[in-house]
Amino acid sequence: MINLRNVRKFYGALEVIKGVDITVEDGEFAVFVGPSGCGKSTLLRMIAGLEGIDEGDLVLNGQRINDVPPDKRGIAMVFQSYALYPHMTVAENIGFSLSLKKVPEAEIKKQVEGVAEILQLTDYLSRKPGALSGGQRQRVAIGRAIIKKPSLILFDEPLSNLDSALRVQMRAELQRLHRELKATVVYVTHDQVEAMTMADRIVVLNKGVVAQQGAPMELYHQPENEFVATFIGSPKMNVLPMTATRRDAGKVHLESPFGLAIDLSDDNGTVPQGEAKLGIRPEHLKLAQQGQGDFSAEVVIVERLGVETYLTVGSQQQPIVVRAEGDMTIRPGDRVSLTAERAACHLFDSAGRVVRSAQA
Ligand SMILES: Nc1ncnc2c1ncn2[C@@H]1O[C@H](COP(=O)(O)OP(=O)(O)OP(=O)(O)O)[C@@H](O)[C@H]1O
Repeated sequence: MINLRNVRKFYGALEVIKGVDITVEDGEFAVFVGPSGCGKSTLLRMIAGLEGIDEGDLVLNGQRINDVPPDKRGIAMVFQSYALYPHMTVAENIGFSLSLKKVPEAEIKKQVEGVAEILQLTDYLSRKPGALSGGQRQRVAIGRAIIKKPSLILFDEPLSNLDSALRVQMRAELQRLHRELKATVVYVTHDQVEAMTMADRIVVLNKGVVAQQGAPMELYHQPENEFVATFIGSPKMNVLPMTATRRDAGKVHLESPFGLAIDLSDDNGTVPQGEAKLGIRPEHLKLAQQGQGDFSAEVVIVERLGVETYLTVGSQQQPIVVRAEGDMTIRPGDRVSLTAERAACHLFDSAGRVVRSAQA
């Protein structure tokens, strides 16, 4: 339903969007995620028509809309700042775009009430934004967008001004709203947890290019590069420098400077010899009996969350994070033995491209 084909954007001589191809299907909840400055807001503003497109095609429902003005695109945008009119009531804010179009008062009232019901704002319609909580203001901003019945709704970091409890609640509400409205959503955030919990499709951006796009679990289990591997998942994947050698067919032998030596399967012989990086998530390093396991290391930091404990082990130059179940009695200074789950190991070449994925 929405296609970006080789889209580019320059600010002066600076290329900030460097030839991006993205497809979002009808009714999908797509999340564009990436670190600050990667170009996600610029991309969203280009879709909305608030920024020009220097090269490439923006196609909505089969029609190229590069030169269609923003108000003729049938797209609504919800901003991080909410951008509500402080002197208007909630009802007036939500109905504003209809009043501009000279829709009869009675019709506006009916539609505003319908939207307010979906957003659980019925009791607040006569209040002004100043007398609402952050979450309620956010819902008014969404109401103002959905009353236009857009085929596509764009969200630019809509939850970043809310506290963490409210963010969790709003994540669930946005998903419910998406199911009810059956609209296509493109949502921009730097928060990979928001991306993982809400998206049908995640587009990971890095420095103006798409690092990878796919379903959340696809990106989690089969990252195509070190950037996606370490961006998706919290705490992030450990990436350890190794030297790869081949001793037997179908296997690769890996050794690290800190004493980890393991063999991994490499059925197709795709892992080059020499410098490599082993990617392993904290949950795939298991505590072993003292003196057993693949390697041992000193515990530096212990973070107890009750249901799980995160241990940082190893040296300052090469810290490794391990997730252990439950409330561990381990203390900083203790030595632990660890085993790496072979099937969950990723290998990257020195340029960060995956050369061996975790085995399904
Ligand atoms: N008007 C502008 N003129 C020049 N450079 C700009 C302009 N707007 C954005 N940029 C640059 O373009 C790049 C992409 O910016 P953009 O706002 O899209 O990033 P972002 O991923 O949304 O970041 P954030 O999460 O911090 O909002 C950045 O390097 C930024 O400095």
